[in-house]
Amino acid sequence: MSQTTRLTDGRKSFEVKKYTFSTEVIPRLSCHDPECEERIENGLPVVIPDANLVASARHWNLDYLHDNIGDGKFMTYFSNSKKFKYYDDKKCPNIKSFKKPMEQEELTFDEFVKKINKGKSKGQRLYLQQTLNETVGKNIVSDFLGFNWNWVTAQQKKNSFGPLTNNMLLIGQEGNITPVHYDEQENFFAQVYGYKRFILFPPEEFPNLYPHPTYHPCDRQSQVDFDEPDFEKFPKFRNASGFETVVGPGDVLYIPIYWWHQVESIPNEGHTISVTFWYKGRPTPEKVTYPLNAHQKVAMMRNIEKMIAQALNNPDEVPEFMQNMVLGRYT
Ligand SMILES: C[C@@H](CC(=O)O)C(=O)C(=O)O
Ligand SMILES: [Zn+2]
Repeated sequence: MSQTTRLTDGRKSFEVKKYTFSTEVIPRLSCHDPECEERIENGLPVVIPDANLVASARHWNLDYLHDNIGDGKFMTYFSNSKKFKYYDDKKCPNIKSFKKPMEQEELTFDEFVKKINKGKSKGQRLYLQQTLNETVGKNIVSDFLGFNWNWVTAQQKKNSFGPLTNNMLLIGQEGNITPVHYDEQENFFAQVYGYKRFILFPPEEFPNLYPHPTYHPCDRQSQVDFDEPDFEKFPKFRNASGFETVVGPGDVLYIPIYWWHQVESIPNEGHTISVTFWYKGRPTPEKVTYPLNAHQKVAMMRNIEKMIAQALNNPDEVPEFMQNMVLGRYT
């Protein structure tokens, strides 16, 4: 087995795979600690063990969800490896050679549980990722209403986050990995059951993580495979340096907008249940202050790429256009 390192969630310690980059530990601070508030205000990640955000779901496990979640459909991803690299179906036509890294299918919860057991035999992994909606049973509705909305809504207001867009239920098998990517939303990530390793990188690390182009199905996802990094193709990945932690039941991790994250359901620690609280970002400031910060520059790069792709009206022309514009001219 490759080299390992030890990580803790503040209660248990875990042996996890050691990657090529260095990391610092993400601070774990009480929601009553002014420094915790400061970190959220300054767009810095923090683990909050006592927000009780999803305390009303502390009894959730597969059996309870199976008996109470109702007969709605749940988007489920299937992968023949441990990786579940997200892709946007709508962008697949832009890259003719694109091979989907995983399959997806909408299942009832009963079908999901049955397939998990069957999948084990076929070496296939499953990852349920579904926005909680009105199809859930009344007990789940009551648990949902029991979330600590006072705390999380107070955070939304005092940090001028935009509207809540989505509470996604995530149920993963032990060892499942969501490869490193960034989202364009603020996220209070609530861990309900089991243990997840989070590796985070600030937006400043964009040059070291080589995201796919914006018109690619894997927009926002890094091209670098942490297990076998291609340092020829992605030389700056050698400079990558991040933060990491393990979240356990009851923990909330604040993942600031544009921060890269890789998420791993810790091997041999059973399945994981999580709920996300995604919020639109802060409104663009009336008066732009300089120098621009890293995430403003990422937003700029995204807008420029989108504009060029739209103007050329042919994804195949974008690489040469961008290379002609930059290579040998901006050194
Ligand atoms: C889906 C989740 C990753 C995971 O929990 O596997 C994530 O990327 C996020 O909450 O932004
Ligand atoms: Zn994400």
